[in-house]
Amino acid sequence: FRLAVVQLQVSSDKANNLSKVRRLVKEAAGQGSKVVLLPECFNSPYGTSFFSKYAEKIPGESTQMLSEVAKENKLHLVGSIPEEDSGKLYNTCAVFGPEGELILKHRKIHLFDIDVPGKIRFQESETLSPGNSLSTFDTFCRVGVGICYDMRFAELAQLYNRKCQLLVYPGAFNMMTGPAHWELLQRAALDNQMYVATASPARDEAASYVAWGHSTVVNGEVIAKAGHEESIIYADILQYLADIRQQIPISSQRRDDLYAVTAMQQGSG
Ligand SMILES: NC(=O)CC(=O)C(=O)O
Repeated sequence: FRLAVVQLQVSSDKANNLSKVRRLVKEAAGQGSKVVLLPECFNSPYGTSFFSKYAEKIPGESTQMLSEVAKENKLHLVGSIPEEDSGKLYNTCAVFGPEGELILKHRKIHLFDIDVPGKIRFQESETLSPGNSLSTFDTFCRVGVGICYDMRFAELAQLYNRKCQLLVYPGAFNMMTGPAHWELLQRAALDNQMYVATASPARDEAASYVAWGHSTVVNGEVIAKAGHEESIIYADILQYLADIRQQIPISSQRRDDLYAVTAMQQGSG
């Protein structure tokens, strides 16, 4: 099936962000896409000072739009927004199905708290609360969902690997961590024999947080990659997995007697 990744130029104008999503998802559907991935916080500039202003309940304006667009174009649509629920804020990825139904909410499990002196300090935990669940959904294959910093935790990918063929991460790495780690982390999925798709906002040099861009789809090799400007990339996926999982059968060769990665709880939310 065809996967599309929309590298949206997110601005401070929420209505404009939403109307561009409508247009670009329609364009992706016209190219035969059945699953469309949007960037982290597609309705809002990425930054702790913006989350409370742009946060919405789910359902709310932005996710209502996602539901309509998924239904109009008969596809699965995945994208994250700042979510408000019971007085707390989350970075939440919503997944809608082809009937416009909300399939799951994944709240970012690992909050992006880093402090690299002289380079970047970012503390999502100053405003956001973490999610506590793993999230998967079924379309043409089983898909595991993470958000940006979640990608750095290999244990999560390893757990998803047991039942998923594709991992999707709306993300927004920056001008320091992007060149250093963005592609490397995705290509490390070769070890997990999965497809990995990441969707970044397009780069805005004037933003307080400058996103790296370079939305990517990998299966170990990079099979589709954006530059830093607004664009849509496409990938036709899956046969590779059947081949590689048979040729290099690491899942049946694991030494479960020596080590284990174990989920303490499962489910979406
Ligand atoms: N934005 C993030 O959550 C993570 C990130 O930018 C990084 O890990 O680098």
